[in-house]
Amino acid sequence: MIKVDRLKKTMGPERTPVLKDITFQMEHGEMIGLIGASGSGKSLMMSCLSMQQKWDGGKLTIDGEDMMNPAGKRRIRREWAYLEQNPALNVNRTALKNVLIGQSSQTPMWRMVTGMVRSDDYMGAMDTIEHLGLLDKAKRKAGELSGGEKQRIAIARALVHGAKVILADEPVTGLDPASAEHVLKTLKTLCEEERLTVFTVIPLELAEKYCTRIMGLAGGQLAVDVTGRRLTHGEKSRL
Ligand SMILES: Nc1ncnc2c1ncn2[C@@H]1O[C@H](COP(=O)(O)OP(=O)(O)OP(=O)(O)O)[C@@H](O)[C@H]1O
Repeated sequence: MIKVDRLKKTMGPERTPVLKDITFQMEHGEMIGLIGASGSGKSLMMSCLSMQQKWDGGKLTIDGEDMMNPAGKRRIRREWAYLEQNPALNVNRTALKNVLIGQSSQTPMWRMVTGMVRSDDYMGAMDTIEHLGLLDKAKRKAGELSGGEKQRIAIARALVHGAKVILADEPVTGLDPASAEHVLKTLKTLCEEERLTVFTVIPLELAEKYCTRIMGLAGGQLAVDVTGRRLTHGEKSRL
C-alpha cells in the first residue's frame, strides 16, 4: 500500500501554500482520477508524487517503507512512470524501438546510441505491444502514429521498463474521443489486471466513466475522495 502523509508544498517568493497536508492511501490496482479547478494544484501534486518536485513537508511510504530518502526517491523515479500529455517518443525510430529503448533516464547510454537490444527484451516488448492492441504498428515509425497510439506506446514503454505506478497529467487532452477512450480503457484494463496503479488528472466526466476512485483538490486540500460512484451535487460544489 502507498501512503501519502501530510504532503505540503509552497510556491513562489511568498511561499504560498498550494498543497496543505494532503493525506491519502492508494491500493495496488486502483485507477484514481484527480480533478479540481485550474490552479488548484493538480500538476504540482503529480510532480511531487513523482519526486520531480521537492516536498516542503510530509512523507511517502510504500508498504511501510519510507521513500523520502535518496534510495527511496530513486526507487520512485525508477518504478513510477510519468505519462505526459505529448509523450516524448523518438519519431524517427519504430514504435518497438521506442518501447525497448525507453527514456534516457532508464536506459544505458550504449543502448541509446547503438539501439541494440537483447532477444528476450524484444520478445517481452512485442508481447506488451500486442497486449495493448498495437502489434500492427510495432514496426511503424513513432512519428507516423496517431496521438492515441503514441500514448499507448508510452504506456507499453512504461510497462516494459517495470513501471508499477503510472502518474498521468492530462494524458488524453487533445485526443479525439475514440482515441481518448482507447487510452483510458487500456489503463483501466491494466489496473484491473493489477499490473498497474494509475493516478491521473482527467476531466470529471472521464474520471466518472473510467476511474475506480475520484479525488478532488480545493483550497490546497482533498475536498473530495469517493470510490466506486459518481460525485453528488454537493461534492461537485466543493470543487
Ligand atoms: N513555478 C511556480 N512559481 C509560483 N507559483 C507556481 C509555480 N508553479 C505553479 N504555481 C502555482 O501553484 C498553483 C497550482 O498550480 P498547478 O499547475 O499545480 O495547478 P493545476 O491544478 O494543475 O492547474 P491547471 O488545471 O490550470 O493545469 C497555481 O496557483 C500556480 O500559480
